[in-house]
Amino acid sequence: MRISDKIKKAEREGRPWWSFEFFPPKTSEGWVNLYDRIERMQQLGPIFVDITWGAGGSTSDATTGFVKTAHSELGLETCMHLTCTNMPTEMVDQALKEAYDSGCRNILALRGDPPRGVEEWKPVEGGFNHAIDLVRHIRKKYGDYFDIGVAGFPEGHPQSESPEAEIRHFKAKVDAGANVVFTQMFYDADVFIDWGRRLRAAGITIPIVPGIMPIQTYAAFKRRTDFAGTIVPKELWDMLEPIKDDDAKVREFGTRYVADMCRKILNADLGIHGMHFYTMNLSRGTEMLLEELQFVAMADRVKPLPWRVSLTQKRRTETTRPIFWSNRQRSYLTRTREWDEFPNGRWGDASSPAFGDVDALQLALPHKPQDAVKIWGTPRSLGDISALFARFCRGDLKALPWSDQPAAKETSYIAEQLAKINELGFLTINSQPRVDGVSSDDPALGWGPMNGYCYQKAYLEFFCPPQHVEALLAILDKAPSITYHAVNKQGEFHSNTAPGPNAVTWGVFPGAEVIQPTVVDSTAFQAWKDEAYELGAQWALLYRESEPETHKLIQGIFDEFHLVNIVFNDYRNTDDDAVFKPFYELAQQNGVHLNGSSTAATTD
Ligand SMILES: Cc1cc2nc3c(=O)[nH]c(=O)nc-3n(C[C@H](O)[C@H](O)[C@H](O)COP(=O)(O)OP(=O)(O)OC[C@H]3O[C@@H](n4cnc5c(N)ncnc54)[C@H](O)[C@@H]3O)c2cc1C
Ligand SMILES: NC(=O)c1ccc[n+]([C@@H]2O[C@H](COP(=O)([O-])OP(=O)(O)OC[C@H]3O[C@@H](n4cnc5c(N)ncnc54)[C@H](O)[C@@H]3O)[C@@H](O)[C@H]2O)c1
Repeated sequence: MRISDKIKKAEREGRPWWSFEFFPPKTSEGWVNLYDRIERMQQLGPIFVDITWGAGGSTSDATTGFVKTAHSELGLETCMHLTCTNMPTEMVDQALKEAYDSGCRNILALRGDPPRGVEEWKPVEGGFNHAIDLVRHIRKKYGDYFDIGVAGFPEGHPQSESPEAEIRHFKAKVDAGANVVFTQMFYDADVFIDWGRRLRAAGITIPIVPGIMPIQTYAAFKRRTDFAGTIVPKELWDMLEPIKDDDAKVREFGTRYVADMCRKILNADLGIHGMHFYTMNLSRGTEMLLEELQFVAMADRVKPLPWRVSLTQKRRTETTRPIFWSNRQRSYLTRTREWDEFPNGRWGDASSPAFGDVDALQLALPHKPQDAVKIWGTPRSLGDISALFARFCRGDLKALPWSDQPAAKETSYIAEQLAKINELGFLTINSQPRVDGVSSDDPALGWGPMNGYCYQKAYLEFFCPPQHVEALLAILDKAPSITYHAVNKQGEFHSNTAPGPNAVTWGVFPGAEVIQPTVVDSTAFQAWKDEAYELGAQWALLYRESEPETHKLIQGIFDEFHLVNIVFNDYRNTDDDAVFKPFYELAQQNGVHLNGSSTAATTD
C-alpha cells in the first residue's frame, strides 16, 4: 500500500498516525540489531518506516537491501529515500527497479547534499539537477505506481534564493507529481505553522508530514542542531542547561517539550494528523514521545506480533539469562533493551544500530571554514600543531577538529600531562582520567542520577608519529594493566587485547542496574578510525587554496600518523601518571627531558 492511502485510511478512522525513520548502520552487527529493534518498534504501530540514502550515495546497496528485508521479512510498509548526488540516471533506474521488485511503493525523492569534503552541490554527468527532475523521472517511468515524497524546510533551505522562490520551487515539485512532503527537523512550532500556512496559501494541499527528532541526550541534540543550523528557542537551551549531564532527565524533559510542540501542530489549522519520527535507530526517545502524546494507547489496537526468536545472532544464542525469565523471553529482552541506548560513549557500542549516526549527518568539521582558520591560525610545523593541541588540553583553546567543545572539566585533572605528551608530538584527541567512585553530583567527574557513584579507567587516544609506533607498542606490551589498539589510515591494526568491549565508564545508582555508558571496543574503533582521519583531512583542506604548505603539512600528518588508544585498566591504582609513563619512557629512550617546556624538540 502507498503511504498516502495509509494516511487516508488513518484519517477516515479518525485517529492520529505516526511513522519511523532509520538510517543504514555502519557495522554488520549494527544491521542485525537494527532489524531486531525494528521488529520490536513495529509493535508501536508505525504506519510505515523509511530508510535514508547515505550522503553522496554512500550506502545505496544498504538502503535497497533494507527495503527488501523490511518488505519481505518484516512485512513493513517502507519508503526508500533516493538522492541525485553522484547518481547518473542508470544508477537511479537501478535503485528504482530494486525498490519496485521488492514491492516498495514509496520513494522520498531528494536532491541530496554534497558528498563529504565538498562544499557546493554539483550534478553528475548524465544525472539530475534538482529533486524535481527526479520526481518527473519517476512519474515518467512508473506512472502512479509510487507515492513520491519530497523534502520541505520549515526554516528555509540554506541555499534558497528567498522564502518566496523556495515556495515557488516547492510548488513546482508538487505540480510535477510529488504527493506528500516530509519536513526537516525543527524545534519551534510557530516557525513550522507559519511555513505550513504559506504552503497552504500557495494552493499546496498534499499531506504535510512533520519530521520530529526526539531529544535523546544533550550532546546529540547540540551536535545535530549545530550541524543543521536548526533554530532552537532560547528557552529550550535555558531549560536544558541545568540538566545537561543527566541523560535520563534530558530525555524526560525533552519528551515533554517536543510533545507540546507536536500537540500545537496537530491542533493548528493545517490538516495535520500524523508525525514522522527521526528515531536515529534508537527506540526509547520515540517510544516516550508516543506515550506522552498518548498515541501508544492507539497503537495497542495494532496486534503485537507473536513471539519470535530474536533475529540477532548474539541474543538468539545467549546462554546467560536469569532463570526467572526462562519462560518470558520477550519480557527479558524488553528489560535489557536500553543497554545500548546511552550513546554518550567514547565510541559507543559497535553492535548498536545507532552506531555511526555521524555518517548519517554527513561528516564535516563542526566549524565554518573562516571560524576554523581563526581558531587554529596557520600552523607551519608539527611543533605549531602540537602547541595547538597542548593549548586545548590546558583550556586555552576552545576547539579542535575532533572536539567542538572546550576540554571538559574532567580534563583539568590531567591537563599538564596531556599537554606534555602533545608537545612530544603525540597528538591527543580524547582522554579521561581515572575515577574510583566519586559522587554522581561531582561537578567535574559525576554524571547520571543523584546519590550514585561514578567510575572510570584512565584512557587516552592520540595520533602517533609513525617513527615512534613500534617502540611505543613495545613499551605498552610490557606495561602492566594497559590494553591498546593501534591502526593506521590504511587499516593495519595492532592490539594486545581480545576483541570485544572493555567497559571504561560505569556508574552505580540507587535502585538501578549498573549503567555502563562507555566502552572501548575494537570493531567500533576501526569504524571510528575513518572518521578520525577524515576530520584531519578536512582540517588540511581548509588551507588547500590559501596556504598550500600548511595544507601539505596537515595532510601529511593525518596520512601517516597512526591512531592509538590506551586504557589503563587498574582504576584503583592511585598513580594518576601511570597511563602517561610509557610516553616518558619513550622520551627517555630518545634522550628528551620532560621537566622543561622545551620538549618540542622532537616535534619539528
Ligand atoms: C525529510 C528529509 C529527508 C532527507 N533524507 C536524506 C537522505 O536520505 N539522504 C541525503 O543525502 N539527504 C537527505 N536529506 C537532505 C536533502 O537531500 C538536502 O537537504 C538537500 O540540500 C535538499 O534536497 P531537496 O530534495 O529539497 O532539493 P531541491 O528540491 O532540489 O532543492 C534544493 C535547493 O534548490 C532550490 N531549487 C529548487 N528548484 C530550483 C530551481 N529550478 N532553480 C533554482 N533553485 C531551485 C530549492 O529552493 C532549494 O534551496 C533529507 C532532507 C529532508 C528534509
Ligand atoms: N552521562 C554519561 O553517561 C556520560 C558518561 C561518560 C562521559 N560523559 C560525558 O559525555 C560527554 C561525551 O563524552 P565522549 O567521550 O563521547 O566525548 P568528548 O568529545 O566529550 O571527549 C571526552 C573527553 O576527552 C577530552 N578531550 C577532548 N579532546 C581532547 C584532546 N584533544 N586531548 C585530550 N583530551 C581531550 C574531553 O575534555 C573529555 O574529557 C563528555 O562530556 C563526557 O564527560 C557522560
